[in-house]
Amino acid sequence: MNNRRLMNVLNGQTEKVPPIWLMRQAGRYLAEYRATRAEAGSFLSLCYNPDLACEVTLQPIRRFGFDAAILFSDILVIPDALGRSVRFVQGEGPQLDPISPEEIKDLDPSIVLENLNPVFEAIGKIREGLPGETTFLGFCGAPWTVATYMIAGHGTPDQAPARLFARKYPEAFHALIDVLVEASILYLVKQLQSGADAVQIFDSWAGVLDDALYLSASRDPIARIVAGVRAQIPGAKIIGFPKGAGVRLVDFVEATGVNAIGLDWTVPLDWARDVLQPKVALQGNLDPTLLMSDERHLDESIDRIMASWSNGPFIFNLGHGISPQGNIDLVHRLIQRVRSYRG
Ligand SMILES: Cc1c2[nH]c(c1CCC(=O)O)Cc1[nH]c(c(CCC(=O)O)c1C)Cc1[nH]c(c(CCC(=O)O)c1C)Cc1[nH]c(c(C)c1CCC(=O)O)C2
Repeated sequence: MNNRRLMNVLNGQTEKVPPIWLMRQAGRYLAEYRATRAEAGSFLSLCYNPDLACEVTLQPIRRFGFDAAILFSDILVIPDALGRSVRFVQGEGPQLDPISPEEIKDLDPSIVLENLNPVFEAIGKIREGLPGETTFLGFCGAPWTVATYMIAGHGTPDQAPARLFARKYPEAFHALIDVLVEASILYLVKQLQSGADAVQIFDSWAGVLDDALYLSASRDPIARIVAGVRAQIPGAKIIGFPKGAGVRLVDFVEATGVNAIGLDWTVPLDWARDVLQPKVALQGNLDPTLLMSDERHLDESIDRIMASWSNGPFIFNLGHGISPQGNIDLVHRLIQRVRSYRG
């Protein structure tokens, strides 16, 4: 057994008390994050400053004692490292120059590692600063989700610009996905070599695709990343998060071979327990709005998840990231309730 309990779960074991961490656990709901963020200036200068990125990664661990830390960075450092300069505009989210079909052939995935050196330096510092029992997670965005921002140049409600681009310029689109697969393999392997215990692949926009595009742009590229990472690091532990994948989750788990599956809050609990949990560890799936609501609704939802999932391999988490309006007292209450739950 490993004293990093989350790693036991990724090895298929059941922990009596599930390990807990929250997506976006470092962020604007924490005053100490807002202070460090102000010191850094821009969001990307925070991501690329090893000392400050280390500091914000450790903040939620100090405050809450989560079982896992997640590298403080962003999925959009990959387009940035590919030379597609990324800006984060206050209140508006990320902004990129939309990529044209002609520009895609000039992208070179082999340059990302040297541009991301500050991230690997941060990883070394974080590992040194973490308690020995805390699992350390790296991550990247899935090719499809990263491509949606590179194509539209900003977030959109349904990724219609990227879906249309895939139809108008199928060759260029798939060449872009291929570049992102290559860059992601290099990036995740180096994260694991630099001190991360396991990695998560975020496909926040997996749920907006029809069958054909889902397979070619979302599932298969993730499967190639998993295989590519394990070709260099046999047995590497990987969490997949294909948000909104719904009935495709079973096939996703089988086709990609991930060790755990992140589930959003729309996934029926007992279905996931009966159909997915025998194959793979579950991670999720509390609705993040419950951390802005009230104690009664929060408690009831925690207990329902615990009753359904805590007898098998399970990592407690949200179904998506915590909002800047997340209530810190409710986060404390959540952790306490999960750790003291007796079914
Ligand atoms: C799609 C996506 C992005 N980034 C990410 C995703 C996938 C997961 C998801 O769907 O949430 C992933 C991400 N972004 C961030 C992390 C850090 C680690 C963590 O604590 O989970 C992780 C894992 C920090 C961040 N990334 C961002 C912030 C807020 C920026 C700030 O501090 O000003 C943080 C803490 C900015 C960001 N980055 C992105 C957007 C759309 C935004 C703007 C939205 C917003 O402002 O909340 C792209």
